[in-house]
Parts: sequence; structure tokens; C-alpha cells
Amino acid sequence: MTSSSSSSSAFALDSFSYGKSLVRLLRVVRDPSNPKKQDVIEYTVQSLLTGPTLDTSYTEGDNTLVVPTDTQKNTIHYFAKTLDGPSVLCPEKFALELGNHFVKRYDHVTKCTIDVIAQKWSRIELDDGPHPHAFVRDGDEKRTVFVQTEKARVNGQDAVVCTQLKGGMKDLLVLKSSGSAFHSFWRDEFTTLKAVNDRIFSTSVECQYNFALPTGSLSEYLSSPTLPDFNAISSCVRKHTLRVFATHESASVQATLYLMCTEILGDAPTTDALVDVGYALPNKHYVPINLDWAKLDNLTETTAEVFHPQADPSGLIKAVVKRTGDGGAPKL
Ligand SMILES: O=c1[nH]c(=O)c2[nH]c(=O)[nH]c2[nH]1
Repeated sequence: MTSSSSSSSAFALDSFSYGKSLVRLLRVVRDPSNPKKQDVIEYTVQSLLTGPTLDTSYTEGDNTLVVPTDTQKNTIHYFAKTLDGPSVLCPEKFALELGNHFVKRYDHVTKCTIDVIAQKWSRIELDDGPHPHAFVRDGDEKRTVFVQTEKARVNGQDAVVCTQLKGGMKDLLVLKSSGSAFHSFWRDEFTTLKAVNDRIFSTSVECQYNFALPTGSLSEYLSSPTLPDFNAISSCVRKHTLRVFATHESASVQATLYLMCTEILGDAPTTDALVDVGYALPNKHYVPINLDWAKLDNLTETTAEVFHPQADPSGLIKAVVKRTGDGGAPKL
């Protein structure tokens, strides 16, 4: 059936949002007392707006209320330029400022989501200390932020509130060549996997954590002295992730993942602002290469030295751990 012959009453617009993705920017922040001492951040930002009266932009081609995606991109650039150093250098604060703006500025925009991906630019360390304005991309790892903001009534007043606030990281590639086992698993007629006491464990860490949501308006939260130290929490998550990965005598990816989460949540007070921590860990397989043809033993746990990195398939182990007292059985 062509669209012209179908009845429009058979359809209802169910959900919609629109905005700009892949808005890339680099911001330089100069130290006022020494302009050659600088910080940089490089962000890839996405904004998505929605609101009930925007439905006619889809159903009737009515653009009257459409804040163009180009305007959203300009706004992201404007905030990157005008926010002070501490706000722009922290991706959570940057995302919250944008989410607050889009919902506050436009009466008909009732909800907004902001995604920020922060690239890694580390200061170059020289023999005589850190360089004031030279940086190195020392890894693919990125810091991630997801913010959702909405219109609401707070203490009888119109306000913008934050309904989701997530930090995280992704693309942190790690490998350990020992200290990882996998045995005693379920066996049936489909099983060919051999149990191992020692194997290579490699994963590209993706981690996401939910911050406790502000109870009042977002404007109040952003100017509050008790705002969490988002940068310190990010460093803390990274530190525990790497420490647990390196030191845990791993029974499985699952067991290491769970320990990472509990170690992070247990690191009070640094992480008291977190309500949960979750990971998605691909198990990137390395398979010993058969060198029997050369009469070289390379296939046992103790003799395997040359491995084939497998592009695919990989395992994928995911879980979220929250503090107890939140109630409820695990969501499967
Ligand atoms: O740590 C692991 N967990 C699994 O669930 C699994 N499954 C598998 O084949 N290898 C592994 N390794």
C-alpha cells in the first residue's frame, strides 16, 4: 500500500526528538595569571529536543516551533566559548548547563538530552615537569556523559530539573597475560570450550554510572557548593577499574566486573554521589596458534606464547551494581 492510499488515522506519532549530533569542538582555557599555562578539552556533543507541540513538525510539516538543529549547534559553540574554565572543563557540568538552557529558553521544549564524549588529551610530561600547553593523545579512551533535563514544578515554581545524569568511559583497552581462569562452567552436548586455569584476558572497557539526581531545580544545583566533584569521581572509577583488572585473580569476566563495581561504590566518600555502576565488557579472545607443524608446543597453558587475536566473535559481559537498600530483585 502506498502512503497516499493509506488512512492517516491508522497511525500515531509515538515518540520523537530531534537535534544535532557530532558537534565537535576544542576549547582552550588560559590561566589568567599566566596565559601560556593552558588546559584543553575536546568534545563531541549531541543535543536532542522534544515537546508535545513539536508533533506537527512531523505530521504536518509545520516548522513554526522547530528550533533548527543548526541553532542547537551554534548554542553548543556559544556555551563552549562563554562558560568559565571549571564548567567547560568538566563534561558533566558542560552537559548540565546545555540541558538547563534548552529547556529553560524555549517554552515548547519540555525535555532535552545531551550526550558528551570527551577525547583524551593528557599534558606532556617533560624532565622538568608538565608542559604548560602541550598535550598527547595517549589512548583511545573517552569519558562519556549523558544528561536528561525536563520542565517541572519545584516549590510551586516553573523550573528545569535533571531526570538522568550519567558519567562513564569507553574504549579503554586493557590486556593481562595471566591471572585469569575460566573453568567449572556448564557443560552439555554443545560445549567444546576447554577449562583453563590461566589465560589472556583482554577487554575494551565501557563503564557507565548514575549520579544521585538533584532534588531541586537544575539552576540551584549548578550553583550549589555541594555539587559532586565529577572529575575526581571519573579519576576514581578509572583508577579502580585498572587496579581491579590488573590484580584480581579472575574466575571470569563476570566476577572481575562485579568486583570493579563494588570497589568503586565502596570507595566512600569519593563516590558517595553514585547510585550505581555498570560495565559492558567484551571478552576479546586470543587463541594459541597451533605450531605442531614445526614440532613446537604452543597449545597448552604453560607453553602457549604466540596467540591469534580474534576479531570476532567476542564474549560480551554486562551488569549494573547498585547500593543495597534500593530494593527490588535484579532486573533481567
Ligand atoms: O569469563 C568468561 N565468562 C564467560 O561467560 C565465558 N564464556 C566463554 O566461552 N568464555 C568465557 N569467559
